[in-house]
Amino acid sequence: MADKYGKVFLICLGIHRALVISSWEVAKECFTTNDKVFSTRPKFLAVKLMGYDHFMLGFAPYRSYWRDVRKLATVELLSNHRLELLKHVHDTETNFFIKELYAECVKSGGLVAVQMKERFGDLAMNIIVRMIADTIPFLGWLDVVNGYVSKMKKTATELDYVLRNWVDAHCQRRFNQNISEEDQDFIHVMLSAMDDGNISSKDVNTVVKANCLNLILGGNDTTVVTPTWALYLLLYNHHVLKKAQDELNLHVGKRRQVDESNIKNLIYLQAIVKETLRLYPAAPLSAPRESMEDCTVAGFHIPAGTHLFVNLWKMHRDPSIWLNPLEFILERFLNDHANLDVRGLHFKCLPFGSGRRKCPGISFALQVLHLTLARLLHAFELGTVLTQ
Ligand code: HEM
Repeated sequence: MADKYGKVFLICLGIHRALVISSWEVAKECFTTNDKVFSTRPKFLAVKLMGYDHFMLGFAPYRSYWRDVRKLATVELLSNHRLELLKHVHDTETNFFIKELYAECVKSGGLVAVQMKERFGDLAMNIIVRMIADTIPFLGWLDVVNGYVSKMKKTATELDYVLRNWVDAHCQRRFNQNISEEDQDFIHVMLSAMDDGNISSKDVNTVVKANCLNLILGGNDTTVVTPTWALYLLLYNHHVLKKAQDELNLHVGKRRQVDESNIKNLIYLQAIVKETLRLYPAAPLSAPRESMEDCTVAGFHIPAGTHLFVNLWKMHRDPSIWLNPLEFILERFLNDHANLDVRGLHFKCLPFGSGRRKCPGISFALQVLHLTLARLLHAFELGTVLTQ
């Protein structure tokens, strides 16, 4: 559609107007001049039913509740300082995800996730499924007749069962003042913030469960999909794979395992991750935003209530910015775009979004992506596996 209608166009999704942009200049305008205007998210029936009625940080309306939880997430949960403190909960065998969340998710929530996938497809995992009620509200009864509403309610009950057990167990240990170092995880931090009155909501259980769920959903698929694409690209580009392994052997050697302190020296590996995020951003349309008041974008009048989609896929493949945009050429991040940072300030490459609602998990995600890929390439001869 971007090829046909251009880098900025409006479409109608049922009763909603949606602005679709695929130009970095326009993205810059949206996330600087108009950032505050586009700081809320549209509401979805799926999030209402399965996401604690928009209590999840990622879907909360732009109000004081969102600001409090966002601050908690960036300062307390996902900051470099906190990640350092939470190192003890990294599973050293998989060093893949926060142990408490991930292990529990695989054990019990994983089942729910599989069910959600089966019922609603991959998009359900990002809980941005658009039901008929979201686009044409007066036909919302069709969602009921088709059985989607009852299926979503069932999934919500199952998810809630898992999350409630975690929170109850933490509350019990806090009540007994029996908190070991191992227990000082995300749930513990959130419960402490609620005790200190740092969140403008009194509903402790809902806040903690909703945001626990959000961190699992926001951080799980994204950090699995990206290394998968990186591997795919490396297996089709053996010379790059070989160079990455040479870099690892040079800076880490063959007798030690890669650790966090090595990553800063692995410049080639960092460029592989950037190029993967450029070609295959985990959220190709970013996450939808909604304008809170009238504004002007690229000279067009945009009324309040317009949804905004940033077509990262198209933007990241713009031939006027990227030479041979469809090719995996990580050297671009060592030469022409060497200073390009993917954290949301360089608008030509925005895999984590930008502005005040950009991804709060960037540091955590990059840490996980670099370490996972580095350990995989260091420990396995992937080329040999393929040719056998
Ligand atoms: C490869 C990894 C990841 C990618 C590519 C990614 C990408 C994104 C994008 C594009 C957005 C929308 C930003 C916007 O609206 O401008 C977002 C939002 C979000 N992400 Fe991530 N993400 C990743 C990992 C994570 C991780 C590890 C976590 C947490 C553990 C996380 C939690 C969130 C949350 C809570 C939001 C919503 C923020 C808000 O609405 O205020 N993400 N992410």
